[in-house]
Amino acid sequence: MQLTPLHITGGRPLHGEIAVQPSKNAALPIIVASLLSPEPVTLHGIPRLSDIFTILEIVGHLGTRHAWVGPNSVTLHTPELVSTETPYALVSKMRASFIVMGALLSRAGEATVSMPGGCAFGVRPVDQHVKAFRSYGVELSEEGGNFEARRRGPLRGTYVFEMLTVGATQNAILAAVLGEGQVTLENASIDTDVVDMVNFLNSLGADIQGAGTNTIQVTGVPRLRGGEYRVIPDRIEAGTFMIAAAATRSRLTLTGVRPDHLRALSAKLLEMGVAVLEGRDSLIVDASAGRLQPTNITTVEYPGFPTDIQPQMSALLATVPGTSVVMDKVYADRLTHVVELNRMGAHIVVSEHTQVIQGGALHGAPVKAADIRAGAALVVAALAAEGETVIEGMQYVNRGYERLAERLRSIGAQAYQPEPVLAAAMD
Ligand SMILES: CC(=O)N[C@H]1[C@@H](OP(=O)(O)OP(=O)(O)OC[C@H]2O[C@@H](n3ccc(=O)[nH]c3=O)[C@H](O)[C@@H]2O)O[C@H](CO)[C@@H](O)[C@@H]1O
Ligand SMILES: C=C(OP(=O)(O)O)C(=O)O
Repeated sequence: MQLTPLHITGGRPLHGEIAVQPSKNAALPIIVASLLSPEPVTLHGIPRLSDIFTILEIVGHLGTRHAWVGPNSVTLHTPELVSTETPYALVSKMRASFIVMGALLSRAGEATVSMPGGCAFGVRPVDQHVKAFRSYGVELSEEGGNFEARRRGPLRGTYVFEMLTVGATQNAILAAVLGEGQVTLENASIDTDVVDMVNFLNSLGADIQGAGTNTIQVTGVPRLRGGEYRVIPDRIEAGTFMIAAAATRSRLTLTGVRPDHLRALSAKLLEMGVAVLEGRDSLIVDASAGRLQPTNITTVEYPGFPTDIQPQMSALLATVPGTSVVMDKVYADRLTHVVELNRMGAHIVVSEHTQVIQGGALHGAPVKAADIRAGAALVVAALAAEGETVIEGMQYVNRGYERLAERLRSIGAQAYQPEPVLAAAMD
């Protein structure tokens, strides 16, 4: 759905305090993991985002009834699965939905799931998901863009991932939670979103050891019980606000954060001359003192510098005099923000997947987001730029940021997104 553009008049400092939303990327797999229990599960810390509504639609198609029981709390109940098929129309809306395959294999022993599409920043293969499943005995075939998977008996085996992958680690864990088997995953992702999903499953009675290390062992259990769980804060949203504070040379307090999940970004900001003060669940970012230093960034898997805040960081570096170099090793082509930032006066040249950024002043311009974090980068740039920026493509930004214009206004930004004009109102 097309949304109205976001208008930001920038060049003014941010101030005050902002509460960070719960994590989208932790909440999505946890909602999928709730398919494994026949009992009701209440999740707290579910952000009201379009991606969450999409995943609720997907698990709803499979048999989950849900009810919002608080502003960010939802109860999910899947007494039985009514389908083991997730059609293209649903999977194509969101790549993360591919992990329903693991959940369906666990609960029903079979799954038919469409191949997820690519996205604006490049091809995103699922070969590691497929190899992990096959390595411990799942029969899997692909035809016409559909994967059909079946468990013939208890899952057993060890899979060594060829790279660190969050989604394939989650999928491979989910498949083995129920049943009599035992599987080991080597070179598994240690991402916070893997750990949070495992903590949730273990709280319902699963037996998963080693999450947060590169070796994870899943021992099947006959059944999971219901329960209640709180999802971790969104480190990507927090990182976006930290970067926005630096780009506007402001002092901002973030509440409801996990500072330990943000250390790679905090270290870079400190290196650039931004003060970052860690509280227990809060952070103060202070860039009001003056001149920042350029720096070089290479994204890698957690706990390294995250790809999901690379575009926003590039926007910040475009405001810092001097030369910075940015390379995304997780998604080499995550670069859709570059041409749009250059429209705002940035000087970014891309050579062999590497951004060379000559920082300076930005000015407002009409721009268009082509994906979620490119959109976030444009918001950061717009807050720092003199004059008005009008950002189109807000349907992508809204995938990951709740009530953005309103929350930006609460910290001093001049931001508004007009209400859509309904056809009926135009008669
Ligand atoms: C909904 C969600 O949580 N999305 C996040 C998740 O995506 P997602 O889980 O899809 O990303 P992965 O961690 O799987 O991808 C990491 C790298 O591995 C590659 N790969 C992955 C699987 C596979 O079978 N084969 C393969 O080659 C990918 O192309 C990429 O280069 O982690 C990414 C990396 O932190 C983040 O950018 C996404 O925001
Ligand atoms: C890329 C992202 O999400 P997805 O993996 O769902 O595309 C993201 O959250 O930055």
